[in-house]
Amino acid sequence: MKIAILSRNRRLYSTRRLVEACTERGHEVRVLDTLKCYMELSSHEPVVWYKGEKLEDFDAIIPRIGASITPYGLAVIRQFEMLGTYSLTESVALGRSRDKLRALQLLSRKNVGMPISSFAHDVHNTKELIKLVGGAPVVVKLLEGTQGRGVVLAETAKAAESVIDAFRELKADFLVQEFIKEAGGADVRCLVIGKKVVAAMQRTAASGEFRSNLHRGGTAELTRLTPAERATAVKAAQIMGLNVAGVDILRSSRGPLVMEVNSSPGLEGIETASKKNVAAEIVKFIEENAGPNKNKTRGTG
Ligand SMILES: Nc1ncnc2c1ncn2[C@@H]1O[C@H](COP(=O)(O)OP(=O)(O)OP(=O)(O)O)[C@@H](O)[C@H]1O
Ligand SMILES: [Mg+2]
Ligand SMILES: [Mg+2]
Repeated sequence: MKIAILSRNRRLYSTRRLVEACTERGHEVRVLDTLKCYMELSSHEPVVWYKGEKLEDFDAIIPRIGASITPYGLAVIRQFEMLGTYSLTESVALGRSRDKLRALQLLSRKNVGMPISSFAHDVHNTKELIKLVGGAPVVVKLLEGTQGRGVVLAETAKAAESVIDAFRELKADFLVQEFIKEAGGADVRCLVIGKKVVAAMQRTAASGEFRSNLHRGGTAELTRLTPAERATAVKAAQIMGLNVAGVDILRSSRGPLVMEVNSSPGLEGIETASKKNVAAEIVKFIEENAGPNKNKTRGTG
């Protein structure tokens, strides 16, 4: 097959591993810088251009879209979908998962366990937002944050009010969430491909920290998933419509709670912790599922 990886940087671990896996499995692979793709729209045929070349004969694309370029990345994927090119991550699925409020709404509709969350625009709702999630301690999260930045644990209602007011002052979008204390500063990353969890790791926060992000000094180790955790991870990925997803779960006293569903999950941490060849599993999934017009949504919706 002829496969394109949409990635801004071919030196990134995940991009390199996907190139290796494609090559090892006998495919022709190219890395395309998402921001260097440009598009032509007319009534008869959509075109994706790249440095003066028409991109028309790829069997599949693997989008690896960073959060900072989500809107443009979505447009590029959609354009490929309009050509009938198979996209491992469909534009609609990527859009759902990148919008954290929309993602939580979709999960809640299908009864997936999640930390109780609240959000509001109006400044007069601060106390109510805290009360809705069960009162302090609460976690306040910037919707735009990554790598644990903009995630604050407020131990008291007073502290929570101050943080919320500060975020409002900065005109930042945020949500308020019930703090899952019994997770003990750990969460579980489940790497889902199709209907299976192919690898999982537990991430534990550094001492004195509640955020388990590896970027915040957290450590990763192998973990054994319960059947309920597996089922929850797969269900969350399917609700988003993602063929490949990194589902983050908190282990709570009322069972697994989904914190978020990542649509371009990094491979380095999970391959290292699990010693699994996740990149090869991704390519195998493409071999089994790609085909002209095989995307479910074809860029609509
Ligand atoms: N409601 C919560 N209860 C307990 N711990 C939480 C809660 N929300 C987040 N955490 C901890 O904080 C960490 C960071 O939170 P989260 O994953 O929501 O933000 P982020 O990592 O900055 O966002 P992203 O993963 O999109 O980059 C989590 O990995 C988890 O360890
Ligand atoms: Mg996270
Ligand atoms: Mg994330």
